Amino acid sequence: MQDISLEQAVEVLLEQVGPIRGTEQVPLMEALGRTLAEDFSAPFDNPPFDRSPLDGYTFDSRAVASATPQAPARLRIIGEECAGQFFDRSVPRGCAVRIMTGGAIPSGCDCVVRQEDVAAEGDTLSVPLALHHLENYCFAGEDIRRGTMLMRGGTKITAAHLAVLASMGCDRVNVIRPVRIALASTGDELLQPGEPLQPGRIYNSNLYLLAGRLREMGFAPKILGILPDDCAEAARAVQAELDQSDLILTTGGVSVGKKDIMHGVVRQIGRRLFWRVCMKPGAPAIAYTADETLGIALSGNPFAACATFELLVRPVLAKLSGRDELFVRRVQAVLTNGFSKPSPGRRFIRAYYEAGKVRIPEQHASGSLFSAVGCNAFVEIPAGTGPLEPGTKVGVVLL
Ligand SMILES: Nc1nc2c(c(=O)[nH]1)N[C@H]1C(S)=C(S)[C@@H](COP(=O)(O)OP(=O)(O)OC[C@H]3O[C@@H](n4cnc5c(N)ncnc54)[C@H](O)[C@@H]3O)O[C@H]1N2
Ligand code: MOO
Repeated sequence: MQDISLEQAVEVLLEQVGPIRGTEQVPLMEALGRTLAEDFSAPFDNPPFDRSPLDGYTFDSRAVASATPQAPARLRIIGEECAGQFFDRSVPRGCAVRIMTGGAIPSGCDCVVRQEDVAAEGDTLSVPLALHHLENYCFAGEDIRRGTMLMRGGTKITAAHLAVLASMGCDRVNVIRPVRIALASTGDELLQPGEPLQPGRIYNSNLYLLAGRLREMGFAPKILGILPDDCAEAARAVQAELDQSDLILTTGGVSVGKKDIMHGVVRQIGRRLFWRVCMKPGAPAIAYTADETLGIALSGNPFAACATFELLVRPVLAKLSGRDELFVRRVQAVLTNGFSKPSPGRRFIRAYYEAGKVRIPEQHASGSLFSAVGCNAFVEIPAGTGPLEPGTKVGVVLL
């Protein structure tokens, strides 16, 4: 099998997946950031009743039509209503009800006057100004009319959407179920952080890098931990996840070494889609399907895992989740510090990008991790490129 280009590899991967259609109901408070599964129309008007925008008095405006400071209208105060209460009698013309902001305007009333603009003594209200019909008056449905399409299925729920749903009395929301991702690292050399360091062993950092990136993107991967370099055992562990996963991600064991078990795992449980992509680092990635679940086995070198996660896995996540913003963005930038090695093959190097300029850190071997801290981009160098001078225009992949 010939190595395929990165673009071909992404195409093959994207052919295997479609947007998740399954739905689930979640409590409203947990719906933030989720994708609404179906259209949502207003079940009722909001506000549900005509209401006062002021603390003051409400009455029939015709009773104060000729009021002036010299000849105020006198009304009889027959009651009081705070927000949350409901004055259920009709208010006769010539009478008034004290009302607080948010209170329902009683029948018989069509305006509200500010408390500061009138004088009340006992049950007599003195109104020194005329108010017109519907002055200082909020209508039912002024915010949301019953039946209005408020949000379409596919909407990503923000804080404002949450508030609108709450205002409509919604306590549970139908959302698209999450993308189910199982994540494991392979390698007998790997130790869990917290275990004592032993000769020849290293700590498993890839799992944290990939789980961290997935969580930064809003996914909640199932962490399988470390799988041993034992083909049958690793195959069993992967197989056990197939029916509950959309994507199985592993790192390590994909090259040509004695313990590169992922080839055997793929042979045992599924069908290989490709092995080896024309890029550095991360070339030996394997893609496979098993029981219709997509598996991507990335190489174990930390930066190789990082680069192939961004370039191969992210497009798959974008398609599964319907989130186009996860497709990588590319820009052109000026390389400020040059790159002394030739690039016979297509190469991606970690970099810091800001405002049209990009810089490559000194350490960039695929086995080294520390200099990836703070990097927010890859510089992309096409195959057959010589060393790059400072000031060269380069392609940049933004992370
Ligand atoms: N004879 C050849 N050897 C290698 C080739 C080749 O073409 N011919 N390719 C090299 C390239 S390129 C890469 S990349 C690696 C890929 O190797 P694997 O994906 O099989 O990964 P491992 O051998 O399991 O590990 C590589 C390296 O990374 C360390 N590692 C593995 N997992 C983790 C982890 N979870 N956290 C931190 N570090 C990890 C591992 O100890 C190795 O040092 O193969 C080259 N060899
Ligand atoms: O992918 Mo390897 O990390 O190219 O060296």
